[in-house]
Amino acid sequence: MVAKVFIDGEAGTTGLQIRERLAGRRDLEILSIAADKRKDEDERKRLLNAADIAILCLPDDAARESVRLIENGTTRVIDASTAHRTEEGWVYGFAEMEAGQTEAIAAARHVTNPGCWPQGLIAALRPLVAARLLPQDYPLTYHGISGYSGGGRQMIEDYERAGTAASHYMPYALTLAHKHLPEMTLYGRLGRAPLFLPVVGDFAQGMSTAIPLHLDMVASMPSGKELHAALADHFAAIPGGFVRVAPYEPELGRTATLDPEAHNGTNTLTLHVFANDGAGQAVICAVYDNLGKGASGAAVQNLNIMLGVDPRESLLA
Ligand SMILES: NC(=O)C1=CN([C@@H]2O[C@H](COP(=O)(O)OP(=O)(O)OC[C@H]3O[C@@H](n4cnc5c(N)ncnc54)[C@H](OP(=O)(O)O)[C@@H]3O)[C@@H](O)[C@H]2O)C=CC1
Ligand SMILES: CC(=O)N[C@@H](CCC(=O)OP(=O)(O)O)C(=O)O
Repeated sequence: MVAKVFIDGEAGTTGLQIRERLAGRRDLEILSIAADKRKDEDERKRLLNAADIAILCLPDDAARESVRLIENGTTRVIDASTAHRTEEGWVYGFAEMEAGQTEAIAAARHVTNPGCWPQGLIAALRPLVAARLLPQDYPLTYHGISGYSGGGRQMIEDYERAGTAASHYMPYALTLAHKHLPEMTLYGRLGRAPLFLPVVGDFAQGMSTAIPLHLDMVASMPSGKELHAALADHFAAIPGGFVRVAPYEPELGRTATLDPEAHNGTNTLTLHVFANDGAGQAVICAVYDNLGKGASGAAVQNLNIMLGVDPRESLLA
């Protein structure tokens, strides 16, 4: 059967990258909206209701509106926005998050794609909390740098406008109330929200994040090797996933593989564990493409899972 897919917001940053990845798929019919009707409610409604699966690549309010416009009771939805991330009835589209999540996505009508920043944190922490290597109420700090495409069309234009002096390193969300905090707390299984310090850099695409840990403040004081083993075991048990755990090489201490652009164009997310056991300190880093695993790649992975085809179809690992 050929599945009909409508990408609402197909002309935006995330939508365009999904289209690119799906080009040439013979198991899909892409329902495309005419350029002059992109924001026409009636036309969007028609296409949303004609689709088997709608992928929403829209600002939050428009994504909520798209869901309201679906009246047929059958169109399945993958929402790339933040609108439904913590909403009841929506399945969180992070297949590698835990055993059984792929099956939950496969069976779902409403799937919410994970946020770009939350994925690095959830991948690193949820398995450690589940293995009781970290307490739920550990006072976490989460830091990272993202390419400017993370801010969508507007930020891309701001950075690429000729003659603009773009900041090399721009901390933001300094209200300490970033929209991703509820999602990180819920799916990270955390008892308190992390203190989140995101930075945007003057490169287009890719991200690198870090979670520093004072292990000497944890009663059981796990070693770096134990943290690494728990993560490696967790992701090894999830078949068909894109999350990798780099070998434990604490003596390296520095590595070019933390380059935020290292995984651009792929759907890979790599976790790295570094530790100084004598000092009781560790840091867990994640590297991935904000437009790959962070957005469009994850949406295609979820689409594949919902259609029951190989999760790797159309994606580079
Ligand atoms: N960029 C990223 O790295 C990531 C983005 N996301 C999320 O994905 C969603 C899309 O983001 P992104 O692609 O970056 O954003 P863009 O701004 O690049 O694209 C959004 C698209 O939606 C269109 N749009 C806006 N309002 C409406 C409407 N009412 N009806 C139809 N189309 C509309 C915009 O048109 P116009 O430009 O003309 O207003 C634009 O083409 C957002 O919710 C974002 O938070 C998620 C993870 C990562
Ligand atoms: C650099 C930059 O501005 N990044 C965006 C991430 C936006 C995004 O992708 O958010 P969702 O994943 O929830 O849609 C931000 O921090 O708001």
